[in-house]
Amino acid sequence: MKKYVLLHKSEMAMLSGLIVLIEALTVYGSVLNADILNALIAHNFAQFMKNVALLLTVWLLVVLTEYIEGVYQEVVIQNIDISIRNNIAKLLIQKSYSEYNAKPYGVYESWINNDIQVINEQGLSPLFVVIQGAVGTVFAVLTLIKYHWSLALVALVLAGLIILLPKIFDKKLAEKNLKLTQGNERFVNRTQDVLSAFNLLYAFQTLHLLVDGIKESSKLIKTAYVNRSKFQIAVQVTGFMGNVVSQVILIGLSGILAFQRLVKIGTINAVGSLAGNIFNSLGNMSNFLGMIRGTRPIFAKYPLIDDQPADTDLRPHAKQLLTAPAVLQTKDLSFSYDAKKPILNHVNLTFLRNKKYLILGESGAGKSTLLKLLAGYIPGYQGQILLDGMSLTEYRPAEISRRLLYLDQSPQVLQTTVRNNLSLGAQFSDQQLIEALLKMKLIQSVDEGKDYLNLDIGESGKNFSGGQIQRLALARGLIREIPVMLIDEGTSAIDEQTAVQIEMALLKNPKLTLIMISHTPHPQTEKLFDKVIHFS
Ligand SMILES: Nc1ncnc2c1ncn2[C@@H]1O[C@H](COP(=O)(O)OP(=O)(O)OP(=O)(O)O)[C@@H](O)[C@H]1O
Repeated sequence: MKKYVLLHKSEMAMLSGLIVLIEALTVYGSVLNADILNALIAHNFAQFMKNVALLLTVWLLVVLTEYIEGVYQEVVIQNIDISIRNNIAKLLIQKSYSEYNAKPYGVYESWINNDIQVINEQGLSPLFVVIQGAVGTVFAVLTLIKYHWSLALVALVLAGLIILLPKIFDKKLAEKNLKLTQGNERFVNRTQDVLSAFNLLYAFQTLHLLVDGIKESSKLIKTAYVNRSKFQIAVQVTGFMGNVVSQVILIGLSGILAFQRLVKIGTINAVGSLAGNIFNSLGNMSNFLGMIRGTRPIFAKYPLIDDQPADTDLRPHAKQLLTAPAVLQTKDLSFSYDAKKPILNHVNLTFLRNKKYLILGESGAGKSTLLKLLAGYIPGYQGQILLDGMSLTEYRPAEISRRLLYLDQSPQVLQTTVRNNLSLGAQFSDQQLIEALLKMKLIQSVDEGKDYLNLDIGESGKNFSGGQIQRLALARGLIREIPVMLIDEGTSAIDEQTAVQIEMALLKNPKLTLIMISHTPHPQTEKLFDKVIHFS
């Protein structure tokens, strides 16, 4: 947390300034309390009224500053949250395809939602209370010195004890917080799973499984919350005990000093409220410090990273290789997800530049796995994969993506316009985009293009049909003129006539190396492939 707080040091300084003002005013209020009582004892009416008016003004100022500080605190918390989420996102984009997909999305969602909520409640908000408590204590102790040094000394010793005692619960609290964040990851994942299966459960009228899923995951998260609370409340109770005992000791001491005429009677009043100031906040402080320390395992999940320079330059040796006759080659390629079940066994294949390949084979034979391996998505294979004559392992992901494009069996879309879905942040003219839409038969004429580009495809592409989404994915590849396309069932959801037209367009492109998987090859296009590979 320290690093994130330092990133926002000027905002923190401003906030601390407001806190110092509040605490200075509060302590001044305690001094005025004593002065009011002393004026009363001295029968000085004018002084009494003056102090009452002053006390009222001080409290009004405290209320006003508290309001400003409260609102500004939320601004700072939200800004820190933005930095944490930004960092998590940067960490995620540094992951490889297989690393990212090794965890369900629910885990990442939990990081940016639940973890941030825990950080806010258990880390950042308590931090501000601790700052307030520390500043208040310093002011109060300095004021106590003014009355009698022994009051300040005893207050300091008791303060130390109150802060240190609850540390015995630290380890357990951090452990329980870690369990809670992991529990949250599972919770989001499980609830997301059943919520997204509504249509399936509706079709089979087994919607009670949705209720069961939510209930079951809620019970799991309940245990994690209760277990954490056991230790958090233990810390709170210890702090509270220290707080009340210390207040009584300090008031008792000021009474003894008053008996010995070392301080005025009104001082007891001031010491009472100063002791409240110190120990109320310290009692909370030990609790809050425990909470803050408990968030360490959450921050440890995503260390603060620097911005990575964009990976744009092709290495010189990689540039020269574009002329190799075999664009892709596997040599003795073997792979299994699970050691017990080999998927590919010593596969030797050569894909020549600008040729067209059709891969057929029964379901589960490993066709998609082969394409993912060729695209560099899956590591951990035996044998060799050569791209433009050089081992795939030598390339950076950005270099591979300039040479080949893998189009997934179920293409993904963003909840935005057709234009944004095609360009994905890159610069393309409307003319280029419209041409690609025409080639993929998404529009019939250039005139339709502009409106079509502005269409919103909806959440998960729900405003579009499966076939339209497949054609969008193909158009997205086409505009980039990537020389090699690995297409996994790219036309399976498109009507036969349109699918044949699209495949024809791809097959007739002389500058494209095409490797396409199909379950339902069309007789009209099958014969135009240079080679049909039967996978088993
Ligand atoms: N990420 C994964 N983790 C573990 N096993 C996997 C994974 N992906 C695929 N498999 C398994 O690997 C085998 C081959 O899957 P793959 O998707 O490559 O087959 P396919 O030939 O493309 O099948 P289909 O034609 O049905 O798409 C299957 O048995 C599948 O269960």
